[in-house]
Amino acid sequence: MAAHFPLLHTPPSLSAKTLHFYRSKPTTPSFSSYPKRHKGLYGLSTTICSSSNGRDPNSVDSGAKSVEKLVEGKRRAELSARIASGEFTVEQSGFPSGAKKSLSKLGVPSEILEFLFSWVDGHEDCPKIPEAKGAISAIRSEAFFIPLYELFLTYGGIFRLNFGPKYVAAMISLFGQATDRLCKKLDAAASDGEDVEMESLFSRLTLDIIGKAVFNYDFDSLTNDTGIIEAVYTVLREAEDRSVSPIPVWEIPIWKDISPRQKRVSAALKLINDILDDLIAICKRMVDEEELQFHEEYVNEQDPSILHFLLASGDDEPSVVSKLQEEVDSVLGDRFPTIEDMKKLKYATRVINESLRLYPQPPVLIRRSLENDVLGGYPIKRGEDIFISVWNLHRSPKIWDDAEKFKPERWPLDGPNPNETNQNFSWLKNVANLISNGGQLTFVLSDDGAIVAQKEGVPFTPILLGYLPFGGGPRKCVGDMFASYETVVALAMLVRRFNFQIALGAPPVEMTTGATIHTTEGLKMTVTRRIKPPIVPTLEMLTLNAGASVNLSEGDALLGQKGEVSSAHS
Ligand code: HEM
Repeated sequence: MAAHFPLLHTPPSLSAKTLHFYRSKPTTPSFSSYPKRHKGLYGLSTTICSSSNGRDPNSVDSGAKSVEKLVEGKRRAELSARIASGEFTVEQSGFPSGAKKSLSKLGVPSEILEFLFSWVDGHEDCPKIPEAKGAISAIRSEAFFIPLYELFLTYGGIFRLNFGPKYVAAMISLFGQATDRLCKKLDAAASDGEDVEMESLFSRLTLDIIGKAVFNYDFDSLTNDTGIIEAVYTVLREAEDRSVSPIPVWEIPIWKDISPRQKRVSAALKLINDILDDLIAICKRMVDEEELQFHEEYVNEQDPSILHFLLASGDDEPSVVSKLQEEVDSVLGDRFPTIEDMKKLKYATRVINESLRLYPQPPVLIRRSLENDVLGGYPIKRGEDIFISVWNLHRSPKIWDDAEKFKPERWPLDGPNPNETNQNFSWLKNVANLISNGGQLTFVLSDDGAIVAQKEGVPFTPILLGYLPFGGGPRKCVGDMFASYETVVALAMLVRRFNFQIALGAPPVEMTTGATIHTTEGLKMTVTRRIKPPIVPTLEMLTLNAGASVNLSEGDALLGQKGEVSSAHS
């Protein structure tokens, strides 16, 4: 018998999800009982069937099975009861709707109520999507669609599923744990008075995080040097060199075996491929064993590493760092960051935004022309590579005030998180106007690397794309949220416990590329624990406080606080 199933499509966004119901093609699974008709909210009708997998429930091993079924039945009944009790229901009622309900109970006719409340709650006339809310663990213990069915019976055909950020919350805790390991390493360095090479430590941190997040594999590269990071650098550097080399010498067979450089590249490639093969095998095993839940939400490329230059940039560093520490102290205190903290760590987010403006990774995006084309009036041949310099764009004085300065304050704390679409808002508006006015619109690269629009060959200024930290369009970074949260967590946890300074006698911090930006000779820093200075009463203080009552126990408590997470005193 043909049955129609409601299919659930959850868009891969990281926020609360709205579920869309579709009708799938009719399928013909085997069912032992007849379908019941159920009428959903807004009249969306779906056909629901109760399945027993088509097996005979009285088969030989049915003893154990029926116990399992009983337990399962009990569990489902409990879940249904919890849903019915409203545990997962989001409270929608504010004062107006509460008052309306109370008056209605007192017998006030609905027409009068509608009239009275129309000025307060005009928007309440529109039907509101029912919302189901709760902890993901409540619906995660079995196939996703089963608890969704229970929710459907309670809430109807359309409802918003508000079961928290799932995956994201777990990632925040993972970022915290990994950064904590780095903190312990820095702690030891601070105790021993040893300088640390921060670029390599940041690379190891991101490797540990991406390994755990994507493959559930612990590289533990903060403790063990497997050589993987050096190998990745070697290969990236080689890829970049090959992209600009006029003669492909690496393709000469004998050259590969005699050139020390090519031998190093081959060895690095082998190491990377071996490790990737191992990881893929682990992943396959996990998927086979059905241990990997929600694996479709996993993202699986590129190692984010943007913190390289963060602490070495700009003259304003001390004030930026102390502002940052102040925020982190007040938001986090001594605990691990959570998903809720991400919204509150506003200044830390701006520091990351600004780091990505000054040091975009990769600094140059590359596109290959698929057809003969024209760019900025110049003919471009099919197969030609086009470099789009995000670096230039992000530092263009035409777009940015004090373009070269590290100024997280350039973005208001309560403004939107800057991205490729909301910087220079006028951009989209102008393009829309141009298109609606007719005429051909083309985009060209200006001298300073910005993308400028032209209409009928005449520049239309200023239409500028300002900020592309994660690229844009169909090839935009899929890991932007992951990377943003990862860096905010790491930054917050590091600056709340430590102060960093370029080490005495360290080589100058200069840049080189290997697809992304790296230092030429590392980022050697001295790390010190943040210590709350003891409060020693001075003569001045004593004079000021004269007459005020002194509470000794309060003073003791202050001195007894954990030093490393106290407010900034650097
Ligand atoms: C701060 C860290 C990161 C930065 C600055 C960054 C930046 C970018 C940029 C600019 C692009 C576009 C490249 C282009 O247009 O040619 C890109 C693409 C991409 N990124 Fe990221 N990324 C970061 C972290 C991540 C992470 C953590 C992941 C995965 C977990 C990731 C996965 C990807 C993927 C898969 C693409 C290719 C998308 C496609 O071509 O369809 N990125 N990234």
